[in-house]
Amino acid sequence: QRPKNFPPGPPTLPILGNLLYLNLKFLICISLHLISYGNVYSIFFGLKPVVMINGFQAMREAMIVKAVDFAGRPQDMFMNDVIQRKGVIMADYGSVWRDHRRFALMTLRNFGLGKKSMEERIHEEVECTIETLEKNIGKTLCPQFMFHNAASNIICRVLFGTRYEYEDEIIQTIVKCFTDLTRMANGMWAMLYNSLPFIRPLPLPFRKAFKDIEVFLSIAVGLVNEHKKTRVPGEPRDFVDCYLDELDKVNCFSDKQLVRHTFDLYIAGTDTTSNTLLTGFLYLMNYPQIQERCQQEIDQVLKGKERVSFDDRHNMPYMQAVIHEIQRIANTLPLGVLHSTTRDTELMGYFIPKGTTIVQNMISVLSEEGQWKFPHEFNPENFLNEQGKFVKPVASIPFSAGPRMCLGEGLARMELFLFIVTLLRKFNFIWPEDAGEPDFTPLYGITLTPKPYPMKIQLRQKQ
Ligand code: HEM
Repeated sequence: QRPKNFPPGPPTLPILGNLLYLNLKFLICISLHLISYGNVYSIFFGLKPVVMINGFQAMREAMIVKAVDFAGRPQDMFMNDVIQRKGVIMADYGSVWRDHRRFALMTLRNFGLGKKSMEERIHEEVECTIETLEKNIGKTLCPQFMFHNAASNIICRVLFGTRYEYEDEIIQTIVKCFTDLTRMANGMWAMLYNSLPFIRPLPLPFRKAFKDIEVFLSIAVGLVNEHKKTRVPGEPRDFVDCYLDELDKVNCFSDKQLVRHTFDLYIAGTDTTSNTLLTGFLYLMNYPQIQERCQQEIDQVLKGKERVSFDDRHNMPYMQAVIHEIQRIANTLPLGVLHSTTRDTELMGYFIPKGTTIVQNMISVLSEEGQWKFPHEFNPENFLNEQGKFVKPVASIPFSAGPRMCLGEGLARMELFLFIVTLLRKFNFIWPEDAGEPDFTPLYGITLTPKPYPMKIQLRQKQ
């Protein structure tokens, strides 16, 4: 039963609620159709009411105007139990979350990462990707692993000061646990776990996730212990060293929190960035005139310069527009990360009780009619004004908005810019003639990912 003045929605079944929406793929696909109930509507995951927010106006009211009311995270979900209520992503609104978030933001902004800047760390990884591409000149490769490995290594460099070859046993174990875990978190079993609390103690397939996370955590514990042996206090080499320097100064910091914090940053920073890169190159290959215009701008701005720096973006309006458009079309986290209300509140005139789960329907903003010149096509003009200058519409919120917005935005933006510009400067990326028509429909999950595709590599003439 919906409470009085609660957002409307489709009829529900007893106990099972809106059983059909227990399938994440179906939920993502159907969410836009449910807008006929209005920009704020509700569905039931079993007994649990969930409010879906659609369109910029409702999103702004919730995430920015009433930011604190909507800044919680649900605490009774599958992922809370798996991560034992630690870390930052699923932490509820409060001092533990705030202190960890503040620390991560400061550290990622280079205030504490030691001698090597973030930009240098990214460039080192770009070089490794270039090596892979150089080995494949004139050939066709499937870039899935390459980009996943690159994004994973950048976050490993930041967290642990190290990178791993793809064949490395540690990285293979991490990637396998991580893939299994996200598959489980995406799937029917996690949805059932969330919706029907009485099945939680049963020996059902979701139990495997609890084992997978232990494997990842034991690797992270090993790396933290290694750091403890080799670190020089006050001279941090990476994120773990920075945290260890602060361990005794901040009340809620602990070894256990550190391990969960690294886990969160790793999972949040890997799939998101690699899927955005994958989407980017899929579109750049299939819109060769856009790829060529990017290369012209890159050649003009970087003439004679050995390598691109993040500051160069200010002189590259077209490149900036293309990267922002890639993020808009990629819609990488289609339902964001679940929020929860921290007190009784109102949204667009509806009553939302404390503790209600909130879902942000990102595509409803990223392709909202009236907010974009070309809401339904890949077109960098969405981010350019009549003078060709880069402009960012207010509805450009791939990282969400408000106090819970992505804390890795700075790192992700730097990665996307340095990767895409460096690779386009050196190579042409070509859709193979025998690859047939491209399929832009993504695979559905917590993150959206393009279906595996081939990519032909050609070396460009040195400019
Ligand atoms: C293209 C890449 C990325 C996209 C599109 C993206 C998007 C998002 C979105 C939509 C959220 C949910 C915000 C909300 O709940 O309102 C989020 C949260 C988060 N992201 Fe990202 N993200 C990206 C990369 C990264 C990276 C590289 C890191 C790691 C350094 C990261 C760390 C986090 C964390 C820790 C949170 C939770 C913040 C909190 O609860 O306070 N993300 N991200």
